[in-house]
Amino acid sequence: MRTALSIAGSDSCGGAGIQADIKTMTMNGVYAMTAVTALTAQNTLGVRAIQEATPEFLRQQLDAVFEDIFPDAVKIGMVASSDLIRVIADRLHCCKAMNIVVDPVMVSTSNAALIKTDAVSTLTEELLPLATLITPNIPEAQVLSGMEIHSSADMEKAAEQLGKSYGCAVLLKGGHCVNDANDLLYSNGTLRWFEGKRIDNPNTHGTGCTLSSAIAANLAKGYTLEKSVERAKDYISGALAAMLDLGKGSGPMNHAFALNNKYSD
Ligand SMILES: Nc1ncnc2c1ncn2[C@@H]1O[C@H](COP(=O)(O)OP(=O)(O)OP(=O)(O)O)[C@@H](O)[C@H]1O
Ligand SMILES: Cc1ncc(CO)c(N)n1
Repeated sequence: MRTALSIAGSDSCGGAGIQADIKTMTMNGVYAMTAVTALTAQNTLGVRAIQEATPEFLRQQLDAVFEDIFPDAVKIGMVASSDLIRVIADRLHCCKAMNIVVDPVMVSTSNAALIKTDAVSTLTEELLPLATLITPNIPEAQVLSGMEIHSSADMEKAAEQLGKSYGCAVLLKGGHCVNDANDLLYSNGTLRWFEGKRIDNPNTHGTGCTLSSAIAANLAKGYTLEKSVERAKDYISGALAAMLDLGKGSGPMNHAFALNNKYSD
């Protein structure tokens, strides 16, 4: 069985973070492992508290995984501070990790800051250059590129700029656009749009975590980057279209019906 590792924060309400990643990897037929960067006390309305792992404890988790069950892909989500980012970069480099998908998580759907301001430069200098793929949403791409993004043409410029700066592929997600939810992939000098109809569902807690871990799971199974993005987009669209309605705020998605027998493997 293929394996994937999620390095991310725990979400107590189960919609985002480590919990979304385990559900997604499992539903995509991949064995999920975890290294927890932080515990969050959060629900569909907001984040109440964050307790980070110590850098030493994060290192222990990573070494325990890499020395025993080598992951076929790695997904990285919430990492709030510079010291934790440095530990991850060091271990990924030393362990020769492959198929690294970095979701540069900055704020939650409920608008809480999930990274310290001074850690953004550590993320860009130490972690993004190790990535196979980064998956910023539009606000994150604006911070990383220093560009304002208002149109498809702006998305194309920003994706290309980020890909060239960090030497990785970039999936610029269009979930924050007003009209359709079209995502843009920049890879090896070419741009490709992945079109998605906007689904009229206010429950989008964890969409970014779910998309990036679905891509990692498909890379772990040996699909190309383009095929992995295509399959992950089908997964997120299915999970949103299943219209789960839980909680008082922006609720989680329905993983059980995300694929709806679309793929047999
Ligand atoms: N209403 C929607 N209908 C269809 N697809 C959507 C919708 N909202 C988001 N998506 C898709 O979900 C994926 C995640 O995109 P989004 O831009 O929401 O990420 P994010 O902001 O990082 O997520 P999060 O809210 O978890 O931080 C993308 O493929 C995007 O196109
Ligand atoms: C732990 C965690 N990671 C990521 C997100 C982004 O949605 C969140 N809300 N919580």
